[in-house]
Amino acid sequence: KESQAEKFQRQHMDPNTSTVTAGYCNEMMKRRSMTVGQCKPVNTFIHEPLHKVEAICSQENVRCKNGKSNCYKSSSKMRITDCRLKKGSKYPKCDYETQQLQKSIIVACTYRQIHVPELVHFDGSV
Ligand SMILES: Nc1ncnc2c1ncn2[C@@H]1O[C@H](C(=O)NS(=O)(=O)C[C@H]2[C@@H](O)[C@H](n3ccc(=O)[nH]c3=O)O[C@@H]2CO)[C@@H](O)[C@H]1O
Repeated sequence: KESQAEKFQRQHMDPNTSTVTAGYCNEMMKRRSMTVGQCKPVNTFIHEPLHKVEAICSQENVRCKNGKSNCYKSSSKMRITDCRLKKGSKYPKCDYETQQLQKSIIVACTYRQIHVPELVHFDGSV
């Protein structure tokens, strides 16, 4: 079974892409299995190396949308791509808008081992 950390990487990490084309979200949402059973409405891909994203876990601690206190906000802007389901897009045809941005991101981290943070959830970008 996939761990939350593995799920985070599957759903949100794409360090090797620098510039995205208009079809990026339609391809990646499918390739990363977020269009099975339903079209995931919103998903952000992060185009930064994993260690840079893990470093956010020792940056500004902020409250998560769900009220938990294990969210962290990146001190610098990150290269991201927001994928948003188009209006009128009907499952199984999941048609996404692709928007490449540079924004600060908010992630949730847990420490399964002391000093080794794991990224477990994408809370949003600001
Ligand atoms: N503090 C926590 N600590 C630990 N775990 C926590 C914590 N909080 C939740 N989880 C867990 O995470 C899992 C999860 O999938 N949460 S999710 O809200 O649905 C994710 C959102 C995000 O994927 C996406 N989105 C959204 C906006 C955006 O800009 N970009 C963008 O990509 O949309 C999704 C829905 O909003 C779930 O198992 C929950 O239990």
